[in-house]
Amino acid sequence: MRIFWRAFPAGSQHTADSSGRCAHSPQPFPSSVHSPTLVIVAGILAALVTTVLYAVWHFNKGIPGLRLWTLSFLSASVFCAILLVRDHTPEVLSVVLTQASISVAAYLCLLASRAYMGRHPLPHGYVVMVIAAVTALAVYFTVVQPHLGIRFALAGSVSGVCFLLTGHTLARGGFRNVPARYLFALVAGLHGLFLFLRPLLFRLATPEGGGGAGTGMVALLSQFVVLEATLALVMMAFGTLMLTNEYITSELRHLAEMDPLTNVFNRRAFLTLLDKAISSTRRTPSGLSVLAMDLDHFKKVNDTWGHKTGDDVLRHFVRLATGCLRKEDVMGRLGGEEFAIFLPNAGSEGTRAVAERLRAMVASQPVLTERGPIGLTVSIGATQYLPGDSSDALLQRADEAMYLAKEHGRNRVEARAL
Ligand SMILES: Nc1nc2c(ncn2[C@@H]2O[C@H](COP(=O)(O)OP(=O)(O)OP(=O)(O)O)[C@@H](O)[C@H]2O)c(=O)[nH]1
Repeated sequence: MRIFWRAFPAGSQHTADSSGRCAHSPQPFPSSVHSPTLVIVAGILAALVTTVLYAVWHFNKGIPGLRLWTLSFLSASVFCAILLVRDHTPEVLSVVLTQASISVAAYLCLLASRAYMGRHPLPHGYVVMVIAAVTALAVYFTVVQPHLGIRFALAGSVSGVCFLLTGHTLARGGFRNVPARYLFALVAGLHGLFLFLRPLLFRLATPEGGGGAGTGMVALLSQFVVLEATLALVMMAFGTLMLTNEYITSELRHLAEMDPLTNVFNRRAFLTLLDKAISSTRRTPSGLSVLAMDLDHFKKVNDTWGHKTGDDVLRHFVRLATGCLRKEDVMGRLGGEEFAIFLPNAGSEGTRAVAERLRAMVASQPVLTERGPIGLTVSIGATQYLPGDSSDALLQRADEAMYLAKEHGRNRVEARAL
C-alpha cells in the first residue's frame, strides 16, 4: 500500500494497513517503483508548454482562454516540482501545495475551455472555498486521522471534476467547430474519469496482507498512473496548441473572406462560393438564382447624414436582408452599396417572392437614428442560372435586371431569364 502512495500525492513518509489507514515509516521506498524520471519529464514538458503558450499569448492576446491555459500549465509545472521535492518538504506543507496546485491547474483549464467556448466564467469564490475545504480535509486525513485511501480519493477529486467538466464544455455546442476541440474534450474527459477510477483500481490491486503478486500490481499501477498523467499533459498541450492554431487560421480566413463593415462575404469570397454553387448545379441540376441589389439614392444619405450614418444604413440593410434568407442562401457585398445573394433550389417563383419580400421590408422599415428615421429603398434584379453560364455572366444578367429596376423608377424588382 505504501507503494501506491509513493507514486502519488504528498505524504510519502506513510505506509498503510489493509484498511487504508496509515502509520509513519521513515524507510525509503525501492527505487524501482518510484517514477521520478516520468515526473521530471512531465515537469519539463509542462514548463516548455507554458513557455510556448506564453509566447503565443504574448503576440495573440485576443485568443480566448489562452492566458488561462498558460497559467494552467504553469500550475501543472509547479505541481511536478513540488512532487519532486516532497521528500525534503514537511508533509503537511507538501499535501497542501500538491493538492492546491493540481486543483488550481485543473480549474484554470476548465476556465480556459469556458472562455474559449464563449461561456461565462464561474463564481471563483465558491470554487476557491471548495479547493480550500478539500485541501483541509487532505491535511486532516494526513495529520489527525491518517488514511491513505481517503487522501488518495481527495487528491483527484477537484481535478477529476474540473477535467470532466472541461471535456463536457469543449464537446458541447456547434460553436467554433474545429477538430482540436474534440481531441481536447476526449483527453480531458478520459483523464477526469481516470482520476476518479484511480483509487478504486489501487483498492482492487492492493493485496490484503501486503507483498507477493499484488505488490507487483500496485507498483505497475503506480507507474501507469504517472505515465497516464504525463500522456494526458502532452495530449492537452497538443490540444491547446492545435486550438490556438485553428483559432488563428479561422480568424485569418474570416478577415480574408468577410466584409468588415457588414460581416457578409466580400466580393472575392462571394464569387468563389458562387462558382462552387454553379459547379454543383451543373452536376445535379437543381436550380440556382441570383439577386443583385443596389440601395437607391445612397449618395444622398451620405451627403445628408454623413458617412458614419451611411455605414449604419448599410448594416441595417444587411440585417434586414439576411433575416429574409434561408440557411443555404449566401449574401455578399460586391462593393459600395451593391450587394448580391445567390439562392440554391429556390425556383423562379420562390426567387421572385424572396426579392419582393426583401424590397417591401426595406421600404417599410426606415433606419432609426438619433436624428430621426431615414427612409430607404432598394432596387433588385433577379435571374436564374442557365446552362453554360459562368459566375460573371450570371451576375451580369442580374445586374442588368437591377439597372432596369433603377430605370423603371427604383424600389422595384425586375427579372431576366427567370
Ligand atoms: N457610408 C458609406 N458609403 C459608401 C460606402 N461605399 C460606397 N459608398 C457611397 O455610396 C454612394 C454610391 O452612390 P451612387 O453610386 O451615386 O449611387 P446612389 O446615390 O445610390 O444612386 P442610385 O444607385 O442611382 O440610386 C457613394 O456616395 C459612395 O461614397 C461605404 O462603405 N460606406
